[in-house]
Amino acid sequence: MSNTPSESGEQNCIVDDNADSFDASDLKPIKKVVNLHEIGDYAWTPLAEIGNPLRSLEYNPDTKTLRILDQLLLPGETKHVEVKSVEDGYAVIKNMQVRGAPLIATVGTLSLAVDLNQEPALSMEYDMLFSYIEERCQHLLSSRPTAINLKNSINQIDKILDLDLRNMPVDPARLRKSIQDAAYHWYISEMAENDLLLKNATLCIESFSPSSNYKFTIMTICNTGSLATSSFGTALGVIRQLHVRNRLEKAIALETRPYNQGSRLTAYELLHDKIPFMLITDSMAAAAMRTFGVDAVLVGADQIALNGDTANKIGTYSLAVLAHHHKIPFYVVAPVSTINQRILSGSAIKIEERPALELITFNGKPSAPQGTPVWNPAFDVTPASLISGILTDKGNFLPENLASLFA
Ligand SMILES: CSC[C@@H](O)[C@@H](O)C(=O)COP(=O)(O)O
Repeated sequence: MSNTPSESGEQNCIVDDNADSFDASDLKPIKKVVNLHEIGDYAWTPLAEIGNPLRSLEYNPDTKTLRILDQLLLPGETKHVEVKSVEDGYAVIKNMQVRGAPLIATVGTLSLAVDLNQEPALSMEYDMLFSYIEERCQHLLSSRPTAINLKNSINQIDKILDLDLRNMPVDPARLRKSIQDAAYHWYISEMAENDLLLKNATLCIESFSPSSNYKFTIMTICNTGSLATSSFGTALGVIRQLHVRNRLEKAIALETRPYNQGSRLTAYELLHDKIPFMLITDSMAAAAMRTFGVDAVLVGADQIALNGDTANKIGTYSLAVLAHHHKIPFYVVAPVSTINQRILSGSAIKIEERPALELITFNGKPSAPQGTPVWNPAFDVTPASLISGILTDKGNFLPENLASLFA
């Protein structure tokens, strides 16, 4: 795989004077992206035409009923939980029965659609309903603050609230329907966006191939697949695509301590789809890079700042440092809905801290003495300087060019 720096793209970087920037003075990072128009002829079959992903949720737009697959019980048990209100939506997100930034947004937004189909919302007058929706949205936003997709989906709801306020006569039934339609639209749009994302990202990675039948070894962290989205996934979606295109040697999945999304969920998905892979602990990443000839590291994202700094599962930053040391390209694969247009750098990203119990217990049993002081951030921020490219549904970007998407 070629590691040569790219010439592509004009710099359109927003400078943040307050940025808590990574000292890149001695870094010569691999920076390289290729876009579809640079690739020429290619064959592409959407995954939706080939197979069914694991279903992280089921939503019926007629009855406004929502069920989620309880990810806390995987891989041992497959059980669905009904989400009947925003309160239920908040709970399944907060306690991580659903997780992954795109899925959090979809479940949160759909829980509002469900909520509006029953009391007390059904019999509210317009003003009261309006305030109720605003309050419910704020509540949802407090569930998992780093996953920006939820904020971006709630922004869509806010736009509808603004628009509806200008309509006369005020009509609570119309307002409810507009919000429910928007939530459903958010949900179904993800599949189309996901295909564009996977096409951009997979063909970009494939274009670095030294030969037309080269097979890639890809390292990844956390779970970024069907269980983190309502589609085929982001980084794991690319791995899935490479596999169906016969271009994957194997995936190397990190266990992802302390919540083990890699061992519980990614291993489950990869086995389900019969994709060749190997599970390692997070502490084995450097040794695995040295041993197995990793071609690229692909990760998802929970929030990307305009300068390309990226928050993702804790451990991602370490992986980027290791990738840099081993001269392995490091890509973020994420839909545009994971970008926070309002922040210039990663220093502005709010990092969620999880309860200590998640770190000092394993499978419900103590793994450290009770009372052990811990620090348990759910995410870290990888500086843009360590990122080779950000691959999205709207094209592939060098981190420093990401802001051009919104220019
Ligand atoms: C497509 S998922 C992208 C990210 O949300 C994923 O990498 C991740 O960090 C998930 O963290 P989680 O704490 O399991 O919600």
